[in-house]
Amino acid sequence: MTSVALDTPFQIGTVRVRNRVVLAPMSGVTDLPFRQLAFRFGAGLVVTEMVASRELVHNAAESWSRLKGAGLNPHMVQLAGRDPHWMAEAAKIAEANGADIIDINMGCPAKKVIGGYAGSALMREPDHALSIIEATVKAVSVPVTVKMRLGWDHSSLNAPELAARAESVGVQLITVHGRTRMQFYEGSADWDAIADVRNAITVPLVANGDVDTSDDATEIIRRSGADAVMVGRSSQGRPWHAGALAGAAPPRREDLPSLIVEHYEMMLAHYGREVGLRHARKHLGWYLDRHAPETPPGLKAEIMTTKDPAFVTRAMKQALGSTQTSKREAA
Ligand SMILES: Cc1cc2nc3c(=O)[nH]c(=O)nc-3n(C[C@H](O)[C@H](O)[C@H](O)COP(=O)(O)O)c2cc1C
Repeated sequence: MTSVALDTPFQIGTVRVRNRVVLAPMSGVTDLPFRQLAFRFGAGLVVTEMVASRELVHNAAESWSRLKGAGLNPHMVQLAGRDPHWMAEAAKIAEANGADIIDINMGCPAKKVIGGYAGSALMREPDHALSIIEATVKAVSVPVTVKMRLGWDHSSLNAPELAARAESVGVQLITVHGRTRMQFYEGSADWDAIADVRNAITVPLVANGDVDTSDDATEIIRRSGADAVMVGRSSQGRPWHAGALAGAAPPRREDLPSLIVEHYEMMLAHYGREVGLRHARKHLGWYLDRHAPETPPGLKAEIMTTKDPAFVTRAMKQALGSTQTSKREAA
């Protein structure tokens, strides 16, 4: 299989994507501030956290907050749900509010999502999944894409068949996470199995699962024959990582303290102070784990739990400035 260069553009229908590294949708992580930073540092494409379709139509504040995409071009919104009507209505709302691409979640293994028979549960009901996809495609004029796993379990690896059927009703890109639903996040992603989807479709394919380094990114593309790579967990604590994999310069080590404080302030502004403090905790923890692992546990706990933004700003700058890892590359 021939491989593509990650720093070259590609098309999703009429939408141009500037390179081939995509930041994965991650609920609780890829909110607007995180996506804005990832895009600023060179990610080709960023995707919202999944937006519950029915809740969006019924005006749930959290769904509307997840829909935001200021400054992102293209702006890709992921919808979840099991009812074709609500999915179509939600897709119309997303398009009217600036979405350039609508992605359908058929990969999430979480019980909360599959309990409502959405996410990866839809892979067990391909006919129903198709009716959701068709309704969504018909509802909007922007490209519709689908993100799925290899199948429900190893006895039902139906991603190639579902992807081909999705393409036949107008889907313009497929993303595959190389695990089954029953694997959750266990074991390792099967990059070779994604190639079976490559052989079943002609629209662009994005390969996903366990990509950390540049070598991983090159290898998943080579083994799967995909057009682009999607990275999720390896971006935690470094929103610039997708861009770096695509060849953009990561921030310099000496710029990290002010960048991280900027991210913190963006979160407080996006959510409001009280909710923002709560959302910021995990990011602060990831930053410290990755870039200042020598931080004393007591100070880390204090940074993550204090309600005083001024203290966080001071303490983060101090922890990142004085760490032993200062010789390490930020990326
Ligand atoms: C915290 C977390 C939240 C996630 N939320 C979503 C989501 O909202 N929609 C979705 O399609 N996948 C979601 N995923 C799955 C990721 O998009 C991705 O498929 C998975 O993490 C594998 O890629 P990785 O190994 O690069 O992390 C989530 C994963 C994590 C770890």
